[in-house]
Amino acid sequence: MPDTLPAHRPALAALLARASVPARLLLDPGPDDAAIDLAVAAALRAPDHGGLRPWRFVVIRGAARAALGEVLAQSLSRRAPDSSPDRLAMERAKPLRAPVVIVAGAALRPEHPVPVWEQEACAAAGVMNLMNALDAQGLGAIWLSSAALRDDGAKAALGFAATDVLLGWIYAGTPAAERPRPARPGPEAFWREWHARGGLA
Ligand SMILES: Cc1cc2nc3c(=O)[nH]c(=O)nc-3n(C[C@H](O)[C@H](O)[C@H](O)COP(=O)(O)O)c2cc1C
Repeated sequence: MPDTLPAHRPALAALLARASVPARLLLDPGPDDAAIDLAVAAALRAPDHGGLRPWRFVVIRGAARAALGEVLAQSLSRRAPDSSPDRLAMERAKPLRAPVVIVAGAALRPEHPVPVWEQEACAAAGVMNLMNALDAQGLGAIWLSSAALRDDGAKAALGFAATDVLLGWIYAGTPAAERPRPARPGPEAFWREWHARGGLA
């Protein structure tokens, strides 16, 4: 489908071609400050009911990735004290798979009239905008999750507030040449038009 798009619609072509890049295929260089600024600026374009601005991103790169690995291993030890040394080492090594890990969080206001699910939807829409903006800059990313996202100790270690939730680990870097771009189903099965039966009374 992207091949048939008119050349004057590059933003749409980029949206239609986006695909995640597996962490092992995310290489140096990772996004620099300017690329991250643009991606976060795109995140802030997500629809925001109530203007609550829930987006919170924490960028982890270089040696700090090893420290994140330690946070993940400690989280696993808390949740599963019987974890083997090999399993803990695997957890510790996870952030080293890509040059940059962006922790995507959401600052929630449970007391606010806007339902919490809408606040989370706004934050998640921001994450998708961030990923599309990385993609549009020739970078690659993948949204990963793990039980550590729901661990208060890990959340605090990363500097998030108790009322924040963590939505995902966004691994980012330069895509390897062999990055996959799997085909998608056609859109027809995913939308329909509704008509009132017999007209409106
Ligand atoms: C909230 C969220 C969490 C995800 N967590 C994981 C994960 O932990 N592991 C994984 O392999 N894929 C995970 N995915 C899926 C990948 O991000 C990605 O969508 C998938 O590999 C398919 O690639 P695609 O984005 O090109 O369709 C998650 C996606 C979302 C939206």
